[in-house]
Amino acid sequence: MTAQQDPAGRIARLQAEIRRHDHAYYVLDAPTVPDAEYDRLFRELQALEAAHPELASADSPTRRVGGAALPELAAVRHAVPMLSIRTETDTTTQGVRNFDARVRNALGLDLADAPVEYLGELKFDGLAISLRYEHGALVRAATRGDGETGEDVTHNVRTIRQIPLQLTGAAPAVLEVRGEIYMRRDDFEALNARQRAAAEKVFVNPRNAAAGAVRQLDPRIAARRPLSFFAYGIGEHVGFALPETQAGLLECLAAFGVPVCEHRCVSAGPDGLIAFHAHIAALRDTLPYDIDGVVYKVNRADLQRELGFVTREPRWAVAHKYPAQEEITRLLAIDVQVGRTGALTPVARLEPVFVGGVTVTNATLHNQDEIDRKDVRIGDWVIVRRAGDVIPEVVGPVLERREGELPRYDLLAAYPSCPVCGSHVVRGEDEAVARCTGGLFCPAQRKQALLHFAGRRAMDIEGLGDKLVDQLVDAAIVKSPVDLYRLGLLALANLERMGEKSAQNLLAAIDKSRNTTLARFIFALGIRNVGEATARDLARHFGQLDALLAADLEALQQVPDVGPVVAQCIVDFLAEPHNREVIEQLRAAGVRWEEGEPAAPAGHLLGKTFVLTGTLPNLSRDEAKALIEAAGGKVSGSVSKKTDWVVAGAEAGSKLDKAQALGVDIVDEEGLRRLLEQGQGPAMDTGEEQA
Ligand SMILES: NC(=O)c1ccc[n+]([C@@H]2O[C@H](COP(=O)([O-])OP(=O)(O)OC[C@H]3O[C@@H](n4cnc5c(N)ncnc54)[C@H](O)[C@@H]3O)[C@@H](O)[C@H]2O)c1
Ligand SMILES: [Zn+2]
Repeated sequence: MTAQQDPAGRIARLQAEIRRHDHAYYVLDAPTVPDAEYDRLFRELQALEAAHPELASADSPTRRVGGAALPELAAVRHAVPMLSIRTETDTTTQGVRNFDARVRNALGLDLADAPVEYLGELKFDGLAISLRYEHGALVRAATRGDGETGEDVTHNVRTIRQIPLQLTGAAPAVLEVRGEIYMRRDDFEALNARQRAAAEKVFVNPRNAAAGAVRQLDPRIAARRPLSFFAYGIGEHVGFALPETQAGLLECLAAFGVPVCEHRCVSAGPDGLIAFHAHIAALRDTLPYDIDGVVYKVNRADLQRELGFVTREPRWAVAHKYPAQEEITRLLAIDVQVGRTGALTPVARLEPVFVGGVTVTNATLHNQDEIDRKDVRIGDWVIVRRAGDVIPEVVGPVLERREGELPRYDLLAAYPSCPVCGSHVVRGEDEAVARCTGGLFCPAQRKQALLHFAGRRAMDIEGLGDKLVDQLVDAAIVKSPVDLYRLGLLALANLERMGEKSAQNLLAAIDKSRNTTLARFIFALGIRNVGEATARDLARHFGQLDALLAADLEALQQVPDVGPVVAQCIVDFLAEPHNREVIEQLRAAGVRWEEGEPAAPAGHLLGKTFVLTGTLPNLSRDEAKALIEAAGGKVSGSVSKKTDWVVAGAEAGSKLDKAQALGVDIVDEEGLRRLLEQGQGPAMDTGEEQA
């Protein structure tokens, strides 16, 4: 049945749903739908109740402020209630005029009277707080709660540096400062980055992160959450000379040393407010914190008193909102973008949705871990957030709207090969990111690969920098490094800012780079995790490129300093036929070096694997490692059955436990020295073949 056929039923369902959302939002600080969706339900209920006054119950959520208090926090009764603010539903400029008309009407003014003076302020998206100062000292901080009774959160609020524990100047006997605790967007991003790194819960938006922090039981947790504060009003006061206007009140609060936002405007009549709304709209993305609108207030305190309030909101103030920064929409598919370094970033393809002032069709999902953590699945209804200049993001699914069973998303299964170049995609064991392995070949990585290839420490092609690479790639003159060696004057002649002289210089530099070393060549390939030093080790160890090309995981790990992760990266790179092709083409194009003899296997500990753990009495980690490698041994980061010895020092941790569990031999520094000395003749105990 529709709302028209059964308004009572619809009202009951809306009330129940809104109560559920109120609980999630106000009590748990974990809303399950975006504010915009909540506001739609709320407005529908308001309209139905207005049309059917006989059905509007006194306990409807439309008549109440906020939510219940947490029982773990002590209750604080507000001597002056903390109210909500009416939201102007007409978001055109007409809304402002309607407000002005209501105010003038209530004050009994007519056209002949002077315009009413208003103050425009920002509507901060945080959590309302009442700070009680007695003789200048902060004695209590309380949340709004249901408006009459809030929660005592003094222990947490004391940890917020922006909130003074002591007011400056001559303070009144009692002054309750009211305002908003919020979290800056950059602080929020940093907090979430820390949470992600620690594999802990990620917050959906700054408001909920701030509210959750303030309503913590443990002040140490609150202290680690970066919170900020703006004052915008007062509650109870004793011995305080009340300023005549709202603007004067803000100045007075600022003089007490309390943070007050600089963005505000005084306007005679509504016109200035309309301009203020537009001005702040243009500024909104650049503000360091979230706002959901602006607030217009009657400026004169005596007129505010005269106007008073209705149920849950003052008659002298109204909120004029901006487009929501969070909206709900459908996740249609997940595409991937391949970045300059080959990283595959999953991107949500969305049913177009208007959010943060623009229509959004794509939003980032970061990586597979993030998708798992949020449990986002294709077909879900999701919350999309676009705030400030940050790229739109999928905050999470609206689980209560999931229809039936949807399969979990698996990026590697969806993209076994790169959507740009078709090379295979791998994801390292401890890595969040999946990558295309077609480094030399992949168009998405082309510019990066070429720049690296031409770099001073690689092929050292003088003059081939950022801008030129951009030009060459954009004009499709150069696709892979091989194309560099096929360049002629003709191709370069069409490039902007490229005279004949510089073209000749470039060609000469490219030609010169043909004569190189194996180490430079290996480094130039841009294999992930193969830096200059590793390239040198590889060149020294294998001596010849073909030996490197033929090496398997095991053989690669014989190279000093090459562990399983680096070895795997090399194997992945060489397993991609596209990369091998480019290497062959480069050789065919005349890139050459002097091939050497493979380094003779050396040292009596050849093929032996060590793991170091704890602090040794005399040797540093690096020293111990160097000694082991000099004797032909290898040092690995983790203990496995293949480990020959674990060298344990003081405060050895889980590696020692694991060694014991696997029955791996354990030695101390002294034992290590004995092992190292075994190869050196006379001092040995089992030295027969040495003789
Ligand atoms: N997503 C959900 O499930 C859910 C549930 C409940 C409520 N909500 C959201 O909460 C809001 C409604 O709650 P509300 O009753 O607190 O109203 P409100 O947040 O829209 O307005 C009142 C509040 O505005 C704040 N404020 C910010 N700047 C101010 C200023 N300059 N002057 C005065 N006050 C200022 C104060 O904290 C005040 O309590 C809506 O935005 C709604 O979408 C969302
Ligand atoms: Zn690719």
